[in-house]
Amino acid sequence: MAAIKLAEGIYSVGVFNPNLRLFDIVMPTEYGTSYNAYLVKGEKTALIETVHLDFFDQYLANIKEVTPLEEIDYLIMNHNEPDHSGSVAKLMELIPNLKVVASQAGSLYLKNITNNKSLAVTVVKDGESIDLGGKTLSFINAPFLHWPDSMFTYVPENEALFSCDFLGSHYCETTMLDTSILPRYKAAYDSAMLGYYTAIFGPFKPYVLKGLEKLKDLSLAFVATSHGPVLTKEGFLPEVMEKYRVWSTSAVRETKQIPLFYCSAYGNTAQLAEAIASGIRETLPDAEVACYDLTEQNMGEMGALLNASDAFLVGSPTLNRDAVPPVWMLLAHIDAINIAKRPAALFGSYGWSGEACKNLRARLEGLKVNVYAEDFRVTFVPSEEELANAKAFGAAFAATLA
Ligand SMILES: Cc1cc2nc3c(=O)[nH]c(=O)nc-3n(C[C@H](O)[C@H](O)[C@H](O)COP(=O)(O)O)c2cc1C
Repeated sequence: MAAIKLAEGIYSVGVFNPNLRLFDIVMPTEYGTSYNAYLVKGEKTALIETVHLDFFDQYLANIKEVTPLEEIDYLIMNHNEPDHSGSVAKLMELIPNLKVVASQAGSLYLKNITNNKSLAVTVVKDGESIDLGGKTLSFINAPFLHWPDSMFTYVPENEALFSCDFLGSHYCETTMLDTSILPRYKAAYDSAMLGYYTAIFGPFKPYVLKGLEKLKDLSLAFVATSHGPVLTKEGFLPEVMEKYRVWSTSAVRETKQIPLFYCSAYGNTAQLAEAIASGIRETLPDAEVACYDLTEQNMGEMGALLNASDAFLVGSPTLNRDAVPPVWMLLAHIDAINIAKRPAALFGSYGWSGEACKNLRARLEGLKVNVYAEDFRVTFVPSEEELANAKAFGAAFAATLA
């Protein structure tokens, strides 16, 4: 890859990784990715972000196509996740006088990322700017988009916004321009962009809306993100911003959603689930109450249902002194950032020691979920009386939600 001129005095100097199939251990990247970095040249020169350390040599070669290293004055770090900050220490060995610029939180993270406690970082606040001579770098705080340190950098002379991960995508487009994406690849881009939004910004919806609000009055010719193609005014930019707005605005729901998730080897916990559900339905007839056997379901979809619920219940038999793996897998999908105070209840059948509910409770309480005081447990096969009690348990739990 080579450097790409995006506008007068603005160059892309990042690198492509088209073969990446899994990002940060957890995110599938069907269309690869790019680690974007940019160079802004006025009388002085600023680099915007570095790249993943594995790609340092290519990054350096790209920069040198545009400018000699010794002419770079600033390194702007909009966000310090390792895929953007991984090469800071190495770059500073080559440019010792480089002025590193970050938010207050970013300045602290950078010291630990570079393991250089005396690293001098120029801290910029919301609304402050740096004059490069012919180009201005204006800084906009954008906390939790998607780390506490995040900020945007705006260059008014080009109406260019450097938004770091905001509006980005894991989609390797080697021209760096959204306008080069052929119509037949648009669906692929859309799915990559949605996947990226869901994984990175889904937990931070109120902050997404605040971020969009801050951009509302800016003239934007293009937004240079840190992954995927640059979004242009005539390309996908208006559409992607609108999608972020829609996806981040909570739908007003008429009915409560109360899913019950369970596993059951011999049908005992399953019977409890149905009985508890009938008790909930009796108390809250308008609520959407459905039982999901986790062994038959897509775990990602189950996690999404749980995260969108008004309250939820989890049932597991005890096998070998614990809840069973699919139930733990469900809890691994919890949106830990937004789940606090959500009402939940636990149930399950067991044979002799019955640890499942206790262990699940520990996990949920650790996430600050509001777990109903009692668990509903039976030994082995539930009797008619126990099923009636399960129904009453459901009704009592539902009464706390009314
Ligand atoms: C492999 C296996 C291990 C078990 N281990 C425990 C255990 O450690 N403690 C316990 O209380 N019950 C244990 N049980 C008993 C089950 O919890 C009990 O059969 C329960 O009713 C199963 O509920 P289900 O039909 O919903 O799966 C075990 C059962 C199996 C099959």
